[in-house]
Amino acid sequence: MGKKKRRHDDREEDVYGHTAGAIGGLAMVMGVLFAIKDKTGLSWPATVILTVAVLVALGYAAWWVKSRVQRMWARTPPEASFSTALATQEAPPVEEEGPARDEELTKALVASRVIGKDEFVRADESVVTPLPHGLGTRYEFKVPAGRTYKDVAAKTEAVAGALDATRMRTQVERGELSARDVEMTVLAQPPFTAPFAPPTREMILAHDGIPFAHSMTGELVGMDDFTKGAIFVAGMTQTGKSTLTVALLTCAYIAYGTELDVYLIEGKPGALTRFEKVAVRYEASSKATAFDSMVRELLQIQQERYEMDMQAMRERKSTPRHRQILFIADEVADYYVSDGSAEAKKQKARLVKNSSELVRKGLECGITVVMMTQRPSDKAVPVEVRDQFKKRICLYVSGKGGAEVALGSDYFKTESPIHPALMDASIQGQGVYFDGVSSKLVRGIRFENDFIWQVVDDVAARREKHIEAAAPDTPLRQAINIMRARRVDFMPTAELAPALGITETDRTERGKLLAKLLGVPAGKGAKGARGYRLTDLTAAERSRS
Ligand SMILES: Nc1ncnc2c1ncn2[C@@H]1O[C@H](COP(=O)(O)OP(=O)(O)OP(=O)(O)O)[C@@H](O)[C@H]1O
Repeated sequence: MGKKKRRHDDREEDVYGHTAGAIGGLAMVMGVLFAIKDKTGLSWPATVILTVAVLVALGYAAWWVKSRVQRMWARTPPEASFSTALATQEAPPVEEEGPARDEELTKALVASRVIGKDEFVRADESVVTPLPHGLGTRYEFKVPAGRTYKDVAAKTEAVAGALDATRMRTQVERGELSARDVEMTVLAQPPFTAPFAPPTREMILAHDGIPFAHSMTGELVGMDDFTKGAIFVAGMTQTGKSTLTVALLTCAYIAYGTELDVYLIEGKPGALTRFEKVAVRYEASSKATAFDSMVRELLQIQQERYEMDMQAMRERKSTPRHRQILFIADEVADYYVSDGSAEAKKQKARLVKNSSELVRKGLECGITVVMMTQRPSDKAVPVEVRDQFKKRICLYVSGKGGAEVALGSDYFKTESPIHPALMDASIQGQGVYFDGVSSKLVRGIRFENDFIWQVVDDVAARREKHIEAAAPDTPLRQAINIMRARRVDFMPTAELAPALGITETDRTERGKLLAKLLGVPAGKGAKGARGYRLTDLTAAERSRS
């Protein structure tokens, strides 16, 4: 209340002040006009007009002087100032504009929390290409600085969802240039909806490595070479393990020709029988002893190759080139069963030790092992053996446990894992190929039987030509063939000598004759009988060749 009254009094005082000022100003103007009129002797209207004209002229002169002085101070030519003035009037306000953004990718990566809201994918750093035959889309782009392709790979499922796709239809890989470069494939349909034609011989030879499958975009997928890792193939029954392994073997024969030595074992005559004709050794047996015998033969070769390498090193020669050996064992779980007896336990322990050593060390000297199982359960194939495999292929399995046995217990902690149970079980041959670092969805190549026969016959013919050119079978080779045909690891002298045409009946003389013929001293068998071990004979043959 008090404040309002004070404001009212202030306003009244202002009005009195302004009125007094105006009366004072008017009196001064009238005084000046009287003085001018008096001095000039003009009439009142002429005095007023003259005064206004003089004031306007003075105002203009003051403006002119002021602008001249300003220009001189600015030291700019009048033209420049003029054009600058024009430019200032015409140019739109200059804003700091960043590079254009790829809206689709930015939206998807922000939504899936791969990048922050203030980050984006640059349009000039992304290329989006449709895949042939309407298969889908390939995105090649750079993630913002500070991020890598791994950030995208780790959230593949979320990114797929943001792009309206599924995890199984999406694949994220590292681009070629840097860790910031991403190659992402998003299929329009579920993977392998339509089959891919198997490659021709020329395509296999042109491929950099040994192919065994197609990627989800139809490219060939394979091993760089056999020195890079043994392969463990697992999947439930009838999912396509044998088909994929047969593809690997077929392509390996095409790539290596007669320079490949193959050892095959399967529980009963099956998919691998096709290669019996060209294999160094083929067994159709589910007995642990058959598997053990093959493993020991290969370990022996491994040992000899080590020694050859060491000798070369001592003599300062380059490391010898060894022939590539491929050992394929189907349904290996059968070979690790034990009836619980002390003897069986001992045999299993030895087999586990030997086979894991073969998988682990074989690669260094040209022996690559491929093991298959349709029982990806924790106990079926011992973990000591499984752990030695760097490359894994898991065809359809129904649960996470099976996938962890097939692909490794830490598989789901790796970069962008694919859950094999999400695969469409009705599309046989589909699998997850894990190379120890990243995963890929693949489908095993299914070659027609005619194509496989051709490859086998071609290798056999070339080998025969080679053998014809070489010397005929030596007694040593004949002895090896006899033992392999009889599927024995040891043969007493009493049996081997007559098989090689020695008719001498005196034990000592017969022993001497056989040792001379073979060029290998006899040893003792498990039951104390004198005779020859298959591994000793094969070692002797290799050392002579
Ligand atoms: N890539 C593929 N394309 C088309 N058919 C396939 C493919 N892979 C496998 N198949 C088919 O699936 C069936 C089972 O394949 P395969 O014998 O290879 O399976 P498996 O896992 O080895 O079986 P098992 O464990 O019973 O021995 C076969 O009829 C085979 O022709």
